[in-house]
Amino acid sequence: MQLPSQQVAVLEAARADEATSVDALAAATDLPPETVTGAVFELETEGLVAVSERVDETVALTDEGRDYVTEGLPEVRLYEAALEAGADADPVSMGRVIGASGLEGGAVDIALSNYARKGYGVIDSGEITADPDADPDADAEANALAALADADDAPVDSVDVDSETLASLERRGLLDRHESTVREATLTERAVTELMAGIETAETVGQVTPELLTSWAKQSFADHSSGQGPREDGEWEDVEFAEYNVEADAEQFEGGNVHILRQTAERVKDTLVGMGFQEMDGPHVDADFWINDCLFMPQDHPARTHWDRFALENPTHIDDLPADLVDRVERAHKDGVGPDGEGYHSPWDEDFARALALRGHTTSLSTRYLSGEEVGELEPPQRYFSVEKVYRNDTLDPTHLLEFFQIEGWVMAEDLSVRDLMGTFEEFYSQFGIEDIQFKPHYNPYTEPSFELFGTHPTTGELVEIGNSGIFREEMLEPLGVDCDVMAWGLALERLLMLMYGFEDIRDIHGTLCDLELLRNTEVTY
Ligand SMILES: N[C@@H](Cc1ccccc1)C(=O)O
Repeated sequence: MQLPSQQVAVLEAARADEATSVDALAAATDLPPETVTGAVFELETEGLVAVSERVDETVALTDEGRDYVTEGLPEVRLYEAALEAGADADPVSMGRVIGASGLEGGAVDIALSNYARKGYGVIDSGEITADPDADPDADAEANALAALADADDAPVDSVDVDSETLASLERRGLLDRHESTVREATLTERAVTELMAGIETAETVGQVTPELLTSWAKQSFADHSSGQGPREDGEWEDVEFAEYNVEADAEQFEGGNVHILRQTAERVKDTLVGMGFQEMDGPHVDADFWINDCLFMPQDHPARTHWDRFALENPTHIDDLPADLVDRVERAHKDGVGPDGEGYHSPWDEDFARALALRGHTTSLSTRYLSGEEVGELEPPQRYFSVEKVYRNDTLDPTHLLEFFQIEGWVMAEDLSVRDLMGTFEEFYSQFGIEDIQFKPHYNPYTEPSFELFGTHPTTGELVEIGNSGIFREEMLEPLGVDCDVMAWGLALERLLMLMYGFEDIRDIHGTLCDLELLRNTEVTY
């Protein structure tokens, strides 16, 4: 019998009286595990080995767990410091003991939350006592850490730690569990017979290499005998190729992937371009003038105070603003527009308008474009959009980030109504499979009427706010020199994603806590 060299090596390393794992075969044959797996499956097909599979659970310490192996568990360190300070006799001030323990930052909280639980003592009104009978040497978790120190993905039943302690280490984030499929091969009777008869190694090639393709098989025997001199074929002509086993397990590769947020942003852009919109572009840091004043936002509006915006320290102010426009905006703020206009009658300060900040919405791009600053005076009809980052000094929670993407847009035309606005959203969202948009009357200083948009979360069924919109007011448009209707909106890209993909926490797709599995496996549809 003839077999490829890898299969022969595996057969020689395997046994008839005992199952040998792929890893052990790989070590014995000096072949990569993937190659051994392939060979094992080939041999199984040939009836030369029997393959069995089992799922092994393995455990390994996390980085934090490993740190505690050397430094000691925080609660044990606290106990030792408490003993040292005499807390076994009388309560001692917590601050003193913590200082003496050398614990810092998060480790202090960890120590405190485990101290009493494990019976090391009592913490009460800023004082700590140490139970003289407590025994850190008998601390099950500390002993388990020591026992696991060298266990790198060791099978769970091979480690000498009870399951309850393993569970508590896992809860504390000190231990990771993994599951892996272990394949084992045992020689069949047929293999034993064949091995005794002697198996020859067939020279097979597993892969076409550039060398094989470019080499010349100059002196093949056939050429010699026919006396025709060197043949002009490559060596690949003569070799025997190994058969592919398409069922063999292969190593898993995690290739790069365009983030679903980026993919959806591109899709939103394509959709809006398809609806006849052009893209706007502009600075992330902008003057309050473009972000707020041009939107008829009073200078004492709560959203303009320091806690809601990220102000710039250097430089603090924009150099240039169009003087005429500044005058017109100031007048609108003070007196309103038109013969019956009502302004805010409050002070308007140009210096305040020049202050620079990270834009809290991309409506700053809309004011720039509508004013004629970016692409000159615009005649209706016009449609513009952007899909860009905005920045808000919010509190992080499942639906809020400090920065997110806004889908900004506006339509300029002679006559626009709320029906146009609603119809545009229905058309836009239906392209993403969202057919149940709801509208709620709202207030913005720069739109009248205004609407918030809501969609239904596909798994929780809750209403999720997905955007804000309206028809720009006269007080905003007149200073900008626009004398027709403009309807506009700002939609949250991340919220659209929530409705499309059903995740519940925005942090699943963004930032350090993001769910990599979700990002790798989410199917993107076009
Ligand atoms: N700027 C608004 C969105 C919006 C834009 C244009 C008109 C109306 C509303 C926001 O960030 O919420």
